[in-house]
Amino acid sequence: MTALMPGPRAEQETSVEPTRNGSGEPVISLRGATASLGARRVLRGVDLGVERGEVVALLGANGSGKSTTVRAVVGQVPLSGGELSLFGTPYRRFRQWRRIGYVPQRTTAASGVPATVREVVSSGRLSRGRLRPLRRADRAAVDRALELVGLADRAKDSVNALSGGQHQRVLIARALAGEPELLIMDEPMAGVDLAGQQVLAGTLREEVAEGTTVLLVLHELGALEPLIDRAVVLRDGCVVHDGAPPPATGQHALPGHDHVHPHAPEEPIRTGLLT
Ligand SMILES: Nc1ncnc2c1ncn2[C@@H]1O[C@H](COP(=O)(O)OP(=O)(O)OP(=O)(O)O)[C@@H](O)[C@H]1O
Repeated sequence: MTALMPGPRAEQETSVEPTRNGSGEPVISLRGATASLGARRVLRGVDLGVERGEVVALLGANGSGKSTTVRAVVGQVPLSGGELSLFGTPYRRFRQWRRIGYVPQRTTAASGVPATVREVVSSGRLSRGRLRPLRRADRAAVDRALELVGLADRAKDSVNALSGGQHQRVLIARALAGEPELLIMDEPMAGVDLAGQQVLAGTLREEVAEGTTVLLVLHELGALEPLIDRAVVLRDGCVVHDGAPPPATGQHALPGHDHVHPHAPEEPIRTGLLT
């Protein structure tokens, strides 16, 4: 992992737009959130607060509402009740989406359109302004993001030529290219091999050291465990734990911990995290 260059961040600090949550307000404040998908009540009163600079893991069994919670935070699932504020601003008035980087669950970077790794990662700069040629700061941020996820040497390759784990890294790089203050990632380690997980853990460590706030949906703390400040565990759309990360007790730890990893449906993984 190369050392971080101060360039893009330093330039961002001089921006006239607010780039930091200096108000002391939580970066995310979700209170009593309820939401339904179709006829199903998926969130049933979720409270989730994330302070500036925190790294919070959202845990829980399959179907407990983790993805729905983060999709609600990024405005993709409307709340039927409760309150959401981002950077101290009520959701209905929040417009500064460039402050948030979101990596959704299980998508690919390929769109059927021929695009290179670099082009997809560069699209992460779009949230920062109107469509315009990339400037020096944009190119530097894209270079840095590619470097951080270990794909600088694949920058000119077509995304259609990448493996699943590499797609995931491209999508993470796309989010990082926007230099978000809040990074939300839904199962970032899914489908990524051990070496790739170590690269991503290093990436996150660098981001956290720079003050980025992070919300992660995870099934296993794994390589990220040392970075996690707090864990919020969901069960049936309700928070059942909010505090220290539960101890990981191995793959065959406790009875009743019935998480099945969505990417390996044949092989149930008992995480020991999902009490
Ligand atoms: N489009 C939809 N319509 C109806 N129900 C849905 C829809 N999408 C998800 N659900 C249901 O909402 C519940 C919560 O789903 P969600 O994806 O938030 O869970 P999760 O905790 O992220 O699960 P996983 O660990 O499997 O990713 C599940 O019971 C799921 O079946």
